[in-house]
Amino acid sequence: MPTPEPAIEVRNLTKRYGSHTAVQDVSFRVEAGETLVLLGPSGCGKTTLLRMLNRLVEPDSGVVLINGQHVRSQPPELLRRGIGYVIQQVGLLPHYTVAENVAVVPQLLGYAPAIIAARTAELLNRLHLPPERFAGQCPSQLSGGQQQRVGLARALAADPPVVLLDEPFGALDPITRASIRREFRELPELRRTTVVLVTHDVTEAFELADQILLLDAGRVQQLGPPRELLLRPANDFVRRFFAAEQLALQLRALRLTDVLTELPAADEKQFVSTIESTSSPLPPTASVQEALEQLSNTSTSAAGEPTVWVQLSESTARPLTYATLMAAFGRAVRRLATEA
Ligand SMILES: Nc1ncnc2c1ncn2[C@@H]1O[C@H](COP(=O)(O)OP(=O)(O)OP(=O)(O)O)[C@@H](O)[C@H]1O
Repeated sequence: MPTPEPAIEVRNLTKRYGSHTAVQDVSFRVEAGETLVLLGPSGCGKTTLLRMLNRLVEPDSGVVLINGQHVRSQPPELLRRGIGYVIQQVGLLPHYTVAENVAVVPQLLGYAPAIIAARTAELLNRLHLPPERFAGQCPSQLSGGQQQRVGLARALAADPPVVLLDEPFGALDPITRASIRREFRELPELRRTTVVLVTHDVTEAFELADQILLLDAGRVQQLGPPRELLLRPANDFVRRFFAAEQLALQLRALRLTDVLTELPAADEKQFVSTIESTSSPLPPTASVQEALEQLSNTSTSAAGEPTVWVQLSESTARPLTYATLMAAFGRAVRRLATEA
């Protein structure tokens, strides 16, 4: 069967500024509906790479295809109407209301006013900006976090198949940042939208990425799913990049399915019917981090130790304590790091 066409394909992109090479021979593919995160230290070329996708920067060599079409085959303005774009500075039009800002691209594309109004209201509601309060306000009346939400709504308003985000949550405090990130991740639009996102925040990358492209000095250091970079770093740079947050990232990256196989064989009698278990069982797709969070909120059981339950089948669940979970987690990390 032929593989489906990737939503974005980049081949051998290079960009130089004078004698400095900002991006060197970078290639990648992003499948439709996937999120690729461009990650790396300041000045490594993330923004330059992103801006070559919508022709805000023209490469010295290499090609970019979006849905199989060379981006150079379209005038930049037309190309950009079909690609959502969000930057850290938001860039809302100051004299337009929130609703007018969100409607900019749908209007350029000639959507009917009633459709634009409905779509604007839908997106503002979803991003927790009730239109009855916010639609008529100007950007200067909004907080930084609210402006970022309007920026996201604007980028998604015309339902573009591809959205590019450059540090979209960058200017926010950590709590607002985490909550907008959660809202963004849960937007139903994202399931059908292909996203390329620039960040230097490792946690953000792990929360949002299907694939991470880690850059250093304009070159790709590793490209793959987050857990692959974490568990099987391609070189010392990759290893060092994640070293400070290694454990926290592993706890988020590993699922209970990864650790279940590492648990000691158990007497079936220890399993209970899910109906009997005290708290709601975790699905096996839950992360180890989620299990730890539930454990820390669980009161001591009759057996004397906090226990959470992981669902094994429709009718059975297995108990996990801190000790069994962490021992199995340690073994799973070692196994995954050595698996081919
Ligand atoms: N217009 C330009 N003219 C000259 N040099 C540039 C230009 N734009 C970027 N550069 C240089 O190219 C390199 C990559 O810049 P880029 O903005 O892509 O990095 P970045 O990874 O996005 O950095 P940051 O995380 O700090 O935003 C840097 O050394 C930068 O100084």
